Amino acid sequence: MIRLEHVTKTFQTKDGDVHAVKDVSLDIKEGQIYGIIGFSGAGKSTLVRCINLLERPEDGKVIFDGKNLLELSPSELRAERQKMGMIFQHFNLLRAKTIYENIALPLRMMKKDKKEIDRKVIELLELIDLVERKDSYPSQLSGGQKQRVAIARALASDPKVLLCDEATSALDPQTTQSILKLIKKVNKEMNITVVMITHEMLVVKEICDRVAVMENGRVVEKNDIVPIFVNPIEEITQNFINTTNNSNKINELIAQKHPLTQLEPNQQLVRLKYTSANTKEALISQISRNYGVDCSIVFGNVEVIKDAPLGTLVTVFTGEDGKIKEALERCREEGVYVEVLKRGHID
Ligand SMILES: Nc1ncnc2c1ncn2[C@@H]1O[C@H](COP(=O)(O)OP(=O)(O)OP(=O)(O)O)[C@@H](O)[C@H]1O
Repeated sequence: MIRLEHVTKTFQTKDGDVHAVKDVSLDIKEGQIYGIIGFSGAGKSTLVRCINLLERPEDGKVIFDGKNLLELSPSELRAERQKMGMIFQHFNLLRAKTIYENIALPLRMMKKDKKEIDRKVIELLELIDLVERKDSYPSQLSGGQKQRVAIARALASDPKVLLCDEATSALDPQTTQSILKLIKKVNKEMNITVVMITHEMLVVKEICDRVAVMENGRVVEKNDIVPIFVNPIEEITQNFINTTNNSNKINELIAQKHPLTQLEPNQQLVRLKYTSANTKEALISQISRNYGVDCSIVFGNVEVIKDAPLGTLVTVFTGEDGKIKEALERCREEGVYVEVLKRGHID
């Protein structure tokens, strides 16, 4: 649905060139919720603004529905842009207009007749559950309610894509959850492709199907959501994932030589990660039995990603070196991610 090919955007400033986006290629499929995560200044906002050409890349292609937007005439581009709604961190509602009028605005610009505008605005007010507030002004609403109105306004022109630039960053955790639920509903029930810009891995974990990690203008890692949580490659990705759980605490304990991480010569400290797909069998008890290896759990955590559990166990395997190796190989064959954190005999 959206394909970015080698997109590059540089800003000329009085202090020199700022390379905000460098050679980024992404393929966002129809119906996906695609996350783009990075720290402040990584280039996320610039990248998402390149998708609807609010920023014009100086290099690369922006292909939407098969057309390279950079090659379209201004009127053709306007028509394509109508198929992309956008919401922002600070909502960007018109303060002097009522909620009803804010949502009606795109329809008035499209010169729709009064009856159709009324039908559509009421339908959207029902979707966001704010019918009774239609005559209020933005200043009379909470942050979460304002973002709901912004979503309704973005959907008024029946877009195929919703671009969300830090849509939950100004909201408290509970309101964030309700906005994410609404975005998920819009995605599933209205079949709208969503691009989510965020600096919060919790947001990605909650609703995204796929994620690209940005650092210094580049995409340094991209993957579907489960594999990226099971086996993040880049350090920055690992750091983002560590913000959603404390399974990496074990690395600190190892560095501090904490008693929990002191091993006998015949022991290894191992991290196992598994999804519901590879836990049908009682793997750990099977391994203990079949390989004569004892397995004790130091730390356990289960999180739910895309409605499926992802478990992490930090365990001490006790047994002969060769047997532990075979046992871990068996785990890998079952699709369990295995990482040996520390070996007793190296101490
Ligand atoms: N209009 C502009 N003119 C000059 N430099 C810009 C402009 N817009 C963005 N930049 C610079 O480009 C880089 C990337 O900014 P961008 O806003 O895309 O990052 P971001 O990841 O979205 O960060 P944040 O979440 O803080 O907005 C930054 O160094 C920023 O200062």
